[in-house]
Amino acid sequence: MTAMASVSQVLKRNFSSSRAMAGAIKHVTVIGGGLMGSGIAQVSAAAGQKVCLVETNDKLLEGANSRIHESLKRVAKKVYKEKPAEGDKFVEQTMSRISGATDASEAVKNTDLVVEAIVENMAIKQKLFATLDAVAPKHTIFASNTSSLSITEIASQCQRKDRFGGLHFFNPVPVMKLLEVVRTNDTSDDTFKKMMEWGQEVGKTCITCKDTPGFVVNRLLVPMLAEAVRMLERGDASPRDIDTAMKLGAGHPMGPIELADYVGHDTTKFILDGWHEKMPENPLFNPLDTLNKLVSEGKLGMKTGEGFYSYKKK
Ligand SMILES: CC(=O)CC(=O)SCCNC(=O)CCNC(=O)[C@H](O)C(C)(C)COP(=O)(O)OP(=O)(O)OC[C@H]1O[C@@H](n2cnc3c(N)ncnc32)[C@H](O)[C@@H]1OP(=O)(O)O
Ligand SMILES: NC(=O)C1=CN([C@@H]2O[C@H](COP(=O)(O)OP(=O)(O)OC[C@H]3O[C@@H](n4cnc5c(N)ncnc54)[C@H](O)[C@@H]3O)[C@@H](O)[C@H]2O)C=CC1
Repeated sequence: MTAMASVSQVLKRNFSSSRAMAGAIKHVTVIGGGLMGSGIAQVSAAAGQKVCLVETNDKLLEGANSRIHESLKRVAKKVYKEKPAEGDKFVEQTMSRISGATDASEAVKNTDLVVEAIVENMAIKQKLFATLDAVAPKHTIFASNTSSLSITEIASQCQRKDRFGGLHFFNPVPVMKLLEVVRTNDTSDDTFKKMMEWGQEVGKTCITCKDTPGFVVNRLLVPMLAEAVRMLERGDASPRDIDTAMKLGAGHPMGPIELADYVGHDTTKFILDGWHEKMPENPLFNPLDTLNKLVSEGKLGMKTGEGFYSYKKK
């Protein structure tokens, strides 16, 4: 099966039929409309959920909306290839299920699930959830999309520790099939069941894991990305050759240098720095000079138009 065929298949499976919404969660609030939050809002709305997307200002909300719109058009082009009018309808109906807000406390007052996808910073996430805990309905489940932080710590300032878990999506959200459903020691059986049901409803294959650093995928993936950058720093091979090697020699859809650009160097730096601080004895998490330099220069990867490679239109 080609990479292209599998992308088409997953888009078809996730978006072509309007699946019945049997689960308890019908309204979701997504906080943060960046790379991940806009994707999470998109797949939720495409599955029939009512979605409120929260950003810090109207301009960022507009940006998130147009990213979702563009992505939905790509999905429609693939899934409704033979029926463009149905594709247009799918885009329009999905967009109509998404509303925007800049006040998170107001937005969560009538929601079943909050999925947080803001900056990878413990103190900021804790503060956000503590604020929302005081105003959200009792039944509302809180979840973080964190890449690397402890869900238990993020939840530590909330009362609803039994209604708190991790919902870790992968980039690009509309295409990647996996959702890691993270259960802490405090997550109740009922909350866990509802998170698993919701994940399946939004079209993902769910795996479950404990609340350990990087869960399953990132604990394996991030050290590999860091090793690829160290290889580059030693001058062992060029970025292109490292990427070609892993694509053709290990069957990865993207090489590690391309993938680091795709994930964003700010995110990878937050992950590595956080793990290094907690586990300084593990050399896999040592800081990377090259990454620090790219971040200080604002070259965060594909999202800013430049990282290891340039993505600027010539
Ligand atoms: C850091 C963390 O916490 C966790 C993480 O996310 S780690 C990162 C995980 N992600 C990965 O590892 C991604 C690895 N890369 C891939 O799987 C693939 O390269 C890819 C799916 C991203 C792109 O697939 P590709 O075949 O190489 O390239 P491309 O031709 O651009 O895309 C193929 C199709 O995918 C779909 N697609 C890709 N991105 C899309 C998006 N954002 N929205 C909608 N559709 C999209 C489209 O159907 C596209 O076809 P069109 O360009 O004709 O619209
Ligand atoms: N980039 C990736 O590949 C992946 C990232 N993640 C995780 O998802 C989270 C978000 O990452 P990205 O989407 O990449 O970041 P991003 O930088 O693209 O988006 C974050 C967005 O959150 C907004 N924001 C910040 N504080 C906010 C607040 N208090 N209220 C509302 N919005 C706020 C910002 O304006 C920004 O648009 C992080 O925890 C990250 O670790 C998880 C999986 C993959």
